[in-house]
Amino acid sequence: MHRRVITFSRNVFLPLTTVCINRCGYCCFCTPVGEGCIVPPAEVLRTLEAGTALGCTEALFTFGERPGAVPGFDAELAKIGYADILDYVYDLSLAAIERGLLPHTNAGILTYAELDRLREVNASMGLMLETTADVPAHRNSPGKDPAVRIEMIENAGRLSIPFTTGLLLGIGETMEDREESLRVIRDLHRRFGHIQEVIVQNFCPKPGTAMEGAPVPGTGEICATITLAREILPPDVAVQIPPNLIDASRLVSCGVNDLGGVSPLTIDYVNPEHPWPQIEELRRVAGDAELRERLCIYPQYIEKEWYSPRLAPLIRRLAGRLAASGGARGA
Ligand SMILES: O=c1nc2n(C[C@H](O)[C@H](O)[C@H](O)CO)c3cc(O)ccc3cc-2c(=O)[nH]1
Ligand SMILES: C[C@H]1O[C@@H](n2cnc3c(N)ncnc32)[C@H](O)[C@@H]1O
Ligand code: MET
Ligand code: SF4
Repeated sequence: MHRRVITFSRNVFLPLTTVCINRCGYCCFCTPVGEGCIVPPAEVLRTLEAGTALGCTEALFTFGERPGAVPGFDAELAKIGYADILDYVYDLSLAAIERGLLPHTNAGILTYAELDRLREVNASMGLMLETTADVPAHRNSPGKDPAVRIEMIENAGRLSIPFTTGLLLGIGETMEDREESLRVIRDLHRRFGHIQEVIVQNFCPKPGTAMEGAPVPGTGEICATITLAREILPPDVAVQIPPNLIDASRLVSCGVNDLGGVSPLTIDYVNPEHPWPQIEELRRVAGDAELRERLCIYPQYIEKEWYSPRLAPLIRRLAGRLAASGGARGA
């Protein structure tokens, strides 16, 4: 019988800026404009180089949405010589590629033109749908309007960008809302074929946020959502859970087949209180399944050549390296 496979990616997390135009009720990531609100180039380069040395393959650029719309941000950005944060992430993506890491950017809402430009230097991109429901946690976050999120995921599809999206569980949505969100993602994938993975992420309360005292989703509910995701989504779409936010060993049997990006170097800046498990721990989580390292662009999109020519040599080299090491087995 074919052994089940559970995948993961080795990444460095680069939170370029914590400034954000939205105010999600669950988020502790975003901060006001001020000293240190932008990670300077030298620090990013150091992290990229250290990540390469540790065998990472992915540079995860995740940061606040439309920081340039927050008063005072552009003046801070000008200090490092940039007029737009997306110019900064573009240049750093090139730096990542030069150093052997494949960029994956999740910068919140981007326009068609912005996606088109970043596509040149990103092997995959992402945006959590979060939920199709209208929830109080998103009252002060225009970028979390489901219609706006769906439109961006459509645009990524039109541009053939291998794409990561997902649900955030426990932010005020019902089980029916989760089902609807999964159907929306499935329909997007039917139209464009670009959804490579769907993250089922559990909300973790953060002190000082509006949802500090909100109940967390239980393991049973999370498992039920994973089962639902596996039923609704076609088999070529991976279901990912973050192994630092939940005891993944109990959820693998519900149908999870990916453990996302884990880092030997950087913390999860969105959930800083939750350290990454080490690879040995992931192996325990995988149980009888084979734990296999992957790139941030999934194999079927490498085969279809859904990437810009700039990325071709690096994708070929890294895919070759993983194949030679037998995924994570020889790592
Ligand atoms: O380390 C994290 N990685 C997150 N990732 C990254 C993800 O685990 C990997 O980068 C992808 O699997 C690509 O390899 C996200 C990526 C997205 O596009 C959208 C949302 C997330 C959410 C997280 C997250 O909260 N923490
Ligand atoms: C990068 C992704 O992190 C998720 N995110 C933001 N805040 C939290 C939290 N408190 N708990 C869990 N996930 C969170 C959102 O889904 C966002 O899209
Ligand atoms: N701010 C973006 C979003 O919520 C990126 C992830 S959260 C740091 O979509
Ligand atoms: S989750 Fe993303 S969009 Fe929401 S406040 Fe945090 S950084 Fe901004």
